[in-house]
Amino acid sequence: MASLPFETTSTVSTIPAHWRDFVALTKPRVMTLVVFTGLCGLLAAPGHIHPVLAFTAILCIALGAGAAATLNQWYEADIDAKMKRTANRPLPAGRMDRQSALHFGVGLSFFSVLLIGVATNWLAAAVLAISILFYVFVYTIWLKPRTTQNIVIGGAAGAFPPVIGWAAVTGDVGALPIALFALTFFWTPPHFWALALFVKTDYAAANIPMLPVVSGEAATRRQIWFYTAIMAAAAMAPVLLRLTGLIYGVTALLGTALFVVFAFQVFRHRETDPARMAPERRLFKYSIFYLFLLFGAVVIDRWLLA
Ligand code: HEM
Ligand SMILES: CC(C)=CCC/C(C)=C/CC/C(C)=C/COP(=O)(O)OP(=O)(O)O
Repeated sequence: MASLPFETTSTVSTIPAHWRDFVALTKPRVMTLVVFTGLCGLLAAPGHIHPVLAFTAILCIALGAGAAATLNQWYEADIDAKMKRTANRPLPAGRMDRQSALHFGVGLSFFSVLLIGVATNWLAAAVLAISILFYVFVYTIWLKPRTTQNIVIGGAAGAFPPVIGWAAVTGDVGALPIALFALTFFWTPPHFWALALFVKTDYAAANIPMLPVVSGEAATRRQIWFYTAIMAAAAMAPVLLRLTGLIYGVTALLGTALFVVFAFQVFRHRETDPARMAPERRLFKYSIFYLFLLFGAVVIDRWLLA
């Protein structure tokens, strides 16, 4: 369990934070895909939005996701200090004090939600607020330290951006953004657990009950396979519901077939040494390419059909 946030602030509050560390707190690399899914939700939506307002909406999704990532690291500084992968982040490395991170995260949260509300509509603002609150309170504070299903339920936060992008244009939520939410939601477990298999020792050292640590590697490989099957159905749903056409259909079919092959290789793999987990690394890397691919195909498909 993370220590109380105010425990360390008074002793280190004089650390001068560099702007690069504020950028690092927003997890910019993860954000690229979050922003891309939000952008695709916006571009796939029917109706018109002024390009400046569209840009503002996407900027707000980026800032909101960055705010959530910042608050996650503010809460988990002591946990991050125990993991090799995260020990060099601005807070555990001691390059920034927790109060600065807290102010930055809370400020950015309010700013992004208010700006998207003023620039587009209050439904988009409400969904952005829900995603931030979900990631910080439901995932980070409540579920992550308690259950192996933390990323399944908590992963919902990361599935909202296409809904936000769509709502920014239409002021509404339709069947396609719900299908894209489902795709991202069921994509998250194979995405994360593939990585968790080869960084298992990190999570064990930090006492986080991630699935491979608590239930073992075989159970994790089974669950990856199980969620991949549901994700495959979610990926084909837009085609079956006639929300998208041939371009998305063919891309989703081929892209998902490869995902299924890689997930099956992970399911069959019996390796316990993280250094020799090539199929797991491959599935993790491919999962990122896959989501870019399918979301891009949705937009191209809808534009060509329009
Ligand atoms: C609860 C849900 C999720 C968890 C626990 C999770 C966890 C992780 C972790 C631990 C990494 C390794 C890189 C790092 O240290 O930050 C990572 C990488 C990544 N994640 Fe996720 N992720 C989740 C959901 C998502 C979502 C929803 C997206 C985007 C839609 C996403 C996009 C990415 C990308 C693009 C990378 C690669 C970043 C890089 O190149 O360094 N993740 N994820
Ligand atoms: C619009 C909006 C608010 C979007 C949120 C997007 C979102 C929830 C992305 C999740 C991405 C991510 C890297 C989770 C890491 O989990 P972790 O923090 O447990 O990973 P760690 O072990 O690297 O700290």
